[in-house]
This record gives sequence, C-alpha cells and structure tokens, in this order.
Amino acid sequence: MPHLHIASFKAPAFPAAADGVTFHYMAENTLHDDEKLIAASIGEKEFFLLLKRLPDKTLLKADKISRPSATHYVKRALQAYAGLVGLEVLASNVDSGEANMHLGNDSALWSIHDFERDFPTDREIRIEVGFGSGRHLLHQAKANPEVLFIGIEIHKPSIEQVLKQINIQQLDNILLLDYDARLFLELVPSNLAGRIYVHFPVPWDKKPHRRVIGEAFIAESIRVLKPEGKLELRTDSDNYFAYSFETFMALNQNHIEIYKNRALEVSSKYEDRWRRMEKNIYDVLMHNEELSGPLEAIAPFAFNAIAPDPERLEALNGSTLRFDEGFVHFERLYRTDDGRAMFRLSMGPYARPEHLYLILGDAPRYLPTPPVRSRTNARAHQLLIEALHG
Ligand SMILES: C[S@@+](CC[C@H](N)C(=O)[O-])C[C@H]1O[C@@H](n2cnc3c(N)ncnc32)[C@H](O)[C@@H]1O
Repeated sequence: MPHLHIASFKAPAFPAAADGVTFHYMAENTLHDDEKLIAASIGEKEFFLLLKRLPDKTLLKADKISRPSATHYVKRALQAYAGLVGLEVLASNVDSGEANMHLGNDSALWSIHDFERDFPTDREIRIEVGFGSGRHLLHQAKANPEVLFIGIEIHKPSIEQVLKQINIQQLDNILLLDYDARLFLELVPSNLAGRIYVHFPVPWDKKPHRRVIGEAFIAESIRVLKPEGKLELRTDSDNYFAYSFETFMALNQNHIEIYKNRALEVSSKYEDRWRRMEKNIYDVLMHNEELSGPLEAIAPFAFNAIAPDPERLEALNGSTLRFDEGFVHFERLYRTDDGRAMFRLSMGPYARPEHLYLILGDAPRYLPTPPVRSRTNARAHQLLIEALHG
C-alpha cells in the first residue's frame, strides 16, 4: 500500500486544497496522540490519510477502513499533501508517474451504495462471487453481451487487475464491487439473476462460519434467482463439497445437479493448479424453481443532531453493545481540530461486520459511507443512537 516515510509532520490551516484534493480537517486519537487522521476528498470520494508516529519513523499512508479501492486516489492525496505542506520525504513507494491510464476510467467499479441507489434491473444479471483473476467473469461477459455481469471481490489487487482488463477489452456489461458477497445478496431485487457463480471459494476449514455458502446465502440466492436460474458452486475441496451438499439437501424442496471433473469453457488460475495436482473438481448446481416475493425495503440510516457529553463518549470508547445477531463496537474515539468527536466503529452482523467512522456534531454522519441497509445493520444503527443519547 502506498505510504510516505517522512522526517516530521506538518499540517496546513484546514481546509486546504492542492492538485484537486481537498483536506478538510484533522482528527486525533484521544488515547494515542501519535495517531492522527486527515480527512481528504477527491470529487465524491472521501477518505482519511493516517499519520502514525512509530518509535523509529513517522509514516503517512491511507487509512485502511476508508481508503478507496483504486489506489491512485490515495497516491494522489499523499503527493498533494506532501507538496502542500512541504514534507521532507525520507522514503516513498508512491510512484510519481501518472495514475495508471487503465484505472483512470473506473466507471465499471461500483460501490455498494451505487447498487443501493439504483440497482440495474433492465436486463438479466449474473453474479460472480470471488472472481479472483477474473478469467471466468471476462469470458462469460464476452460470450453473453446481452447479460449484465456483477463481479464481487474483497481482494483489491484482483479488482484492479480485472478493472484494467475491462478497460483494455472495452467491455460494457461488467460491474465490479468490492464487498462481501453475502451482504450484497441482501440488496439484490428478487427474481432478477439468471446465475450466481461461486467458483473455488476459500474453504475456511477451521472457520466454517466465514464460508460464502451457508443457509442464509442459499436462502437469499433463492430469492434473487429468477425461476430457472441456477446457483453454481465449483470447488476442489472434498470438505466444502460435502458441507455444501449437506446444506443444500437440508432445504425443504430442492433440485440439484452434481458433477465430478466437468470441463467448463474456461478454466481459472486455481483450477489449472488443481488439475496439475490431479485433484478432483466438484460442481453443485442448485436450480431455483420459485417466484419470490419482493425485497423488503429498509429506510436510510439517519441521525438527529447529537451532542453527547464528553464523559459519555469516553465511557463508550472501547465498549461493545451486543444483540442477538450482531453488535456495535466503539473502537476508537477521536477529536477533530474543529471541535467535533468522531468514533471508529465496527458494527453489524458478527460474521460480517462493517468498519467505518461516525462523525458527531450538528449533522452526524458515517464515513466513508453509511452501513449497507440490511436488517442487522438497521438494528445496530438503532442501538448506536440509543447509546449516544444515553
Ligand atoms: C480461491 S479464490 C478463487 C478465485 C476465482 N474464482 C478462481 O476460480 O480463480 C477465492 C476468492 O474469493 C474471494 N472471496 C472470499 N470471500 C469472499 C466474500 N465473502 N465475498 C466476495 N469475495 C470473496 C477471495 O478474495 C478470493 O479471491
């Protein structure tokens, strides 16, 4: 990740702008004054730069919770900040060259909020979960130009690599999303998807709750798939195959197909490796036969002005509030140089919490974006409001 190793830190008078980047304010960790956040924005992208004083060096880098998926934003903000205040840079891994031209156009990279605002419903969609190197996704998109493909990944370098290929190959029927696919499904309108591909998911043998396939994922898939649509699991893991088979078979009514060592038109990087090792590859195809009811709407997460007393905030710092399916954890408390308080939070379902900031004051808001409007996040948001009001 891009970072600058600097001789000493300097701050401008906020707000300040340079090279298309605006720096709004600075926030200091109330328990560790060696950690500060600088709020930056480029167009609609808002994120923090993190200043960290370690025993042997001072680093300026992207804050990992709020950093945008495309690293060129972070590089630009680091360079702009260094130029603005005249930082003495001792070492840097930020190349001074132009942002990668292929990443310049990242219109295929959607945020979860783009989908929340305006989910594309004008044509059939197919969803690929964990597309990795993207071979299967790119191949399918080229072969089916009338279908919109939504590729979901949590590994940023894979997203950048596939984004680059989308631009090089000028494909206009792929959208990429940097998000947990299990949460994403909760937002997809019902009866829309022709296929959901889950190819070579991480087996998580020691932490099965982290697996993509599970009861909730299957239930959401059935809702999201149109009648005749299919969920396609492909795996080299005997364990994952056995576990998924059992989970699918536990459903009340179901139609599944199973294949062993079925050849597809395109083989992924993982698949090539397993084939060289002569491992078996299993496919489980679940056919959907149901027409589902509409997706339940959840209101946007709003706040009234919150001016809690400083003692309450300090008491909340480090604490965790729990409910049946999820929690709110107040990880760190910050004070901004314009007099506001700010929390770093993790909240939502235990298996897939959101990590984000809450800036308090007259118009409290989450940063970089509010939590996704899922049922468990709605409960966590409510609990958070109650805790802040006391
Ligand atoms: C073993 S790789 C397989 C990649 C690709 N499908 C292939 O066949 O080469 C699994 C991928 O799933 C991604 N992944 C794991 N959990 C995920 C989740 N909950 N949502 C989206 N992607 C996920 C990982 O980042 C990883 O790239």
